[in-house]
Amino acid sequence: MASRNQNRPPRSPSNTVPSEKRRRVGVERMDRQGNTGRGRQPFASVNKGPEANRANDVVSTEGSECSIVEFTREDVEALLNEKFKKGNPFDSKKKMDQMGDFIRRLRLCVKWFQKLEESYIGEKEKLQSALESAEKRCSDAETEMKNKIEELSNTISDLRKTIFSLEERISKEESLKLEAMERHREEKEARSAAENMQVSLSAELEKVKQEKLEAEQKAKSSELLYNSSKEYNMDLQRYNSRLQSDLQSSNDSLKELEKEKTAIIQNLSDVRTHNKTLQSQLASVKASREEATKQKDALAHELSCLREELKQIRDDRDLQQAQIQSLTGEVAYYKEYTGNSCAQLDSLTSKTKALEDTCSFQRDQINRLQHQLTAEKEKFKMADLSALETRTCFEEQNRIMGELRDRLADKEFQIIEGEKLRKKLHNTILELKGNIRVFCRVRPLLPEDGAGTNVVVSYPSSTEALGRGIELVQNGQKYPFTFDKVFSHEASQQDVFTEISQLVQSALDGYKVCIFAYGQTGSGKTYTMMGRPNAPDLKGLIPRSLEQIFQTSQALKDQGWTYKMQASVLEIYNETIRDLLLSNRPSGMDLTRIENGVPGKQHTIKHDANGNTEVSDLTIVDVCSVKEISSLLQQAANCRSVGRTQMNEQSSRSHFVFTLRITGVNENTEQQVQGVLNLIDLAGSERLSKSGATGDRLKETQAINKSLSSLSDVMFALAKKDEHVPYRNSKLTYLLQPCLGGDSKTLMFVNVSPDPSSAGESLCSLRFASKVNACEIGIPRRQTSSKSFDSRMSYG
Ligand SMILES: Nc1ncnc2c1ncn2[C@@H]1O[C@H](COP(=O)(O)OP(=O)(O)OP(=O)(O)O)[C@@H](O)[C@H]1O
Repeated sequence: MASRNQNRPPRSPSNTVPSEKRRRVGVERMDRQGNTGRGRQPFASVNKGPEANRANDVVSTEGSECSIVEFTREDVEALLNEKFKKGNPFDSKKKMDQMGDFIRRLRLCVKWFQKLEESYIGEKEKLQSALESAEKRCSDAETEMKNKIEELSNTISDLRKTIFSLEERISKEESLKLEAMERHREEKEARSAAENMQVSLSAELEKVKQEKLEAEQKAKSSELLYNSSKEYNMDLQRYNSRLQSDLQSSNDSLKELEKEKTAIIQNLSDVRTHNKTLQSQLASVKASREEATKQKDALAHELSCLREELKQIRDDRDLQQAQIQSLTGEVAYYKEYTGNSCAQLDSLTSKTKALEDTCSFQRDQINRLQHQLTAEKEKFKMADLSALETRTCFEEQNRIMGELRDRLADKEFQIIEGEKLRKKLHNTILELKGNIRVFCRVRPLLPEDGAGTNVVVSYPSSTEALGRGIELVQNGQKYPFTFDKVFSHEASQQDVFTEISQLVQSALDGYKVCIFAYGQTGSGKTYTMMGRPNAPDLKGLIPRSLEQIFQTSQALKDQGWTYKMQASVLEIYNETIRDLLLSNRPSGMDLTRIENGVPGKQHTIKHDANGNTEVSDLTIVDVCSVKEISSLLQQAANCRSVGRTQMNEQSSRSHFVFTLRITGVNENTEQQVQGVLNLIDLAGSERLSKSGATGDRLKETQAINKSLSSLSDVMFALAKKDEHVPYRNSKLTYLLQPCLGGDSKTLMFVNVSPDPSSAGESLCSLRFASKVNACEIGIPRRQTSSKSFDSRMSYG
């Protein structure tokens, strides 16, 4: 029992503090009190055994009442384990003393314990109140904590966001840093390269200085050469101005010839109509002469019959007169000799009367026939006279016709000569103007343009730029351009066609001709090329050109020319060639005349050494009249890919290429020509941002822009006279290769919108066009021969 309680502190009934803790507190308290308590004595001084206790008895007894002895655990344990010394078992006094001492010490211990317990209780209360206040504080702190936690979580999420953005910024900064480092490295390399270059350049500089000295010497001699060249140039300029005046006079004479030609043609047609009337007159005269001859013959026949009849009647009359005479003699004989038979006499009298009646009737008839005969003779005479007149008239007219025929042949010869001269002069003019020419056309402002009062397009009125200059204002800056011809918004379709009609004529003369329209979406390319074919005044260049070609080919028939025309129409859509005459052919069209139309085939472009171009598996249609061509054009226009963009309600999404191949043969001269007329309406150039294109429309726009930029690359390479011209970069440039860089006559229309919001696009188009104007292409070659020729189809 004692060993079990050895480590246990003394229990108190109200003690709720765990024993270990209590022990610790007690011990600490004991220590503290031991160290600081003034009135207390340590237990050691009390626990020195009975001897020591005895010596201190008085003090202890007194002290037991007023002071508290401090105990340690060991003291208490020692006190509880204390064993009384074995002495004389009968010495009860000693025992009593020992017991008394032990009790005293136990009392002291209990007292100490009670005090300790009190202090514990007090402390416990204090602690409880402290605990309560601590708990309150704790709950306060908890709510505060919660609020703080909320605040902190908000702050944390804010901070997270900030961290995220900071991280992003850091990554950006890092990539920038990397870029900067890369740039720095490159700059470093460039600097070192520049340094190297500087070294080599300084060496070169020295060399150049040396060369400069030499060049200065050369410059002096060049200056001399320059002066002589200047003189030569002056001579050339004089020669050029002479040529210009010659050209002017040639133009004038050409105009004169044209006028004369029209007059001759007019004269010729008058002569022809006169000739026709004369021929018809002659025919009618011939017919009337034949009629008169027939009448004359009939009359002569009738006359001879009448004469016969008259002779017969005269014979009858003579016979009857002889009869009458013999009868009259008989009557007289009978009257004289017999005087009888009255009845016989009466019968004889009536016989005589009847004979006399017949005689008088026959006399009347003879008279009538004689009248008739004289009238017929008269008529015959008249017919003879009119036949004579007609013959003289006929001979006169024959003579006039002979004269007219001679004059006609003369005039026809003059026309042929004039035509030859016209062709020659026309080609000289075209060559002087340059074989690739650029016309600019500005369309009128449309209601949908919604433009303000700003005028961005103007036309200079100076003599040298009149009709050839255009000025565009963008961002307050004026950009002037000059082209071969500028058509303002007032120009009609006819005005534009008049300027190109000579060029179209060249196709009939055996040249390759290419006319194409370039410009931003909605600037009027389709209006210029196609116009409105059903409205006579608004027809575009394509229908007008074809009408002219057919009319002229008809007119040239008189000179012995027969022409064969073959048409094809294709479009380049998304870098793919599509045959526009393949499907939905008009039912009236002769299908046997359609060759090579193979549906679903990939079309490939091939050029031969003569600059002829062939597109495989393309539908080619023989055309004989303007009506046929119109229906083909209608069909092709219906099949063309069009769509709606922000810039144009009916925007052409493809390049439209109409080709007419012309083969002419002259049966008089045995001359043969092959011409080609290409009429092209390009798809509109536009910026993706302005077009508002997405999806398929975006793909189309990208394809259009690619081919148009290939066209500019080709033009720029030609302008710079580069060795390599990138024709193959797009289908369009490859198809037009012979027109752009070959020997054809090419004309480009640059269409411009006057809408101020399109000024940027217009400026790009005008810049491109002036670059094209600066290009020089080959000299046009006429495809003509006098033998049989290759009838392959050609685009170039
Ligand atoms: N000279 C003109 N006179 C009157 N109207 C014109 C003229 N030029 C163009 N227009 C009108 O402007 C509009 C756009 O013209 P058009 O369709 O020819 O443009 P585009 O350049 O062919 O466009 P896209 O490249 O989109 O096909 C049409 O309504 C057309 O009638």
